[in-house]
Amino acid sequence: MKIAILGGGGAMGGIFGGYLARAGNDVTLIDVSKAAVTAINDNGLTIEEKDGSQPVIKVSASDNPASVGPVDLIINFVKCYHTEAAVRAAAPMIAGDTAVLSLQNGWGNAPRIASIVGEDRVLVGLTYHGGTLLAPGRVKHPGSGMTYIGELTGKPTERLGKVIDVFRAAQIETTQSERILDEVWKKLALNACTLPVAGLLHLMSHELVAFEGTKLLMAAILKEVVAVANAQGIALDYDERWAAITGLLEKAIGGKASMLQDVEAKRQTEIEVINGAIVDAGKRTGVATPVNETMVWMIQAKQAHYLQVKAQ
Ligand SMILES: NC(=O)C1=CN([C@@H]2O[C@H](COP(=O)(O)OP(=O)(O)OC[C@H]3O[C@@H](n4cnc5c(N)ncnc54)[C@H](OP(=O)(O)O)[C@@H]3O)[C@@H](O)[C@H]2O)C=CC1
Ligand SMILES: CC(C)(CO)C(=O)C(=O)O
Repeated sequence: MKIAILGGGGAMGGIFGGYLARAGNDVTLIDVSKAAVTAINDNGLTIEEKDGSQPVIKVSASDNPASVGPVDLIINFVKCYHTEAAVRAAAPMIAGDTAVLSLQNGWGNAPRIASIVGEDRVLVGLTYHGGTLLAPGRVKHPGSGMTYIGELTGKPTERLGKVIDVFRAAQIETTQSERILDEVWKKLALNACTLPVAGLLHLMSHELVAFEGTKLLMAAILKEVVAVANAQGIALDYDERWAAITGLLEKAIGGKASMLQDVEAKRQTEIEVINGAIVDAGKRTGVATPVNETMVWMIQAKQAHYLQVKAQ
């Protein structure tokens, strides 16, 4: 399959692009980072795996979508606030039956992409893999997990089946979902609990379950997320999510939450589409979300401070 990965020079784009290229697909990693594009084209992409292996994968990278031409599948792995720019710039790669799949975190990715390419092209997904960008052309892959993909309509289609086959053949464990937006909420619950707490306290993922204070804070965030989801008719169960979240964190040795990576790199975070989305949905449904709102205020203040210092 001919595949382009937007944000392919980053942590997750690199891991997925690398796996798909190694399986024999025609993959191009599209990225605005010239350092990443040059490093990958010159030296290949290195993935530091959890078992200590460090495969170097030969894969093309480019900052020029026009040079790639039409593809079968575009996978969007830029930060959510870069989606519009990245998808607009991807226009030369979209023709015929090209599908655009978001595997990003957060709420609102599908409508953001659909507003540019049209709803018919959009596939929705999410992944429980974790990644850290170490240097241009070098990513760490400390955590593997399930990837879910579905059509917005919920109906299985031939193109969805093909994408899932390609992912599975690339050793990316994938589940086809007929209720993909429920799966998005399940992942959103994990991210709302873990990302701001890691970003504020500078804790590695497994450390989030090592302290009573962080467990109490994450439990309070999760209670609100479940209440907001249930008020919208989304089936989210507190006990199931708590067990899944704490189980994942206990195993995530060496994992660094993407929001902590953003804070350390003094980059804009995705707080608005994570805890901010919970606060917005709470307002729409009349559910109070004071703990999630506090997370938004604190991350926004921290981010405003470092961006201000960086600009001086
Ligand atoms: N890291 C993780 O463990 C996980 C992350 N996710 C989600 O995946 C998405 C990507 O995260 P992650 O891989 O960590 O992010 P990274 O910051 O590591 O990678 C994003 C890449 O996109 C590049 N980029 C920015 N703007 C554009 C553009 N217009 N066109 C093409 N490339 C662009 C960035 O370049 P530059 O740095 O120069 O801006 C960067 O190289 C996020 O939504 C995140 O929440 C999901 C699961 C796990
Ligand atoms: C890897 C994981 C699940 C950790 O919270 C994540 O989604 C992220 O860091 O953005």
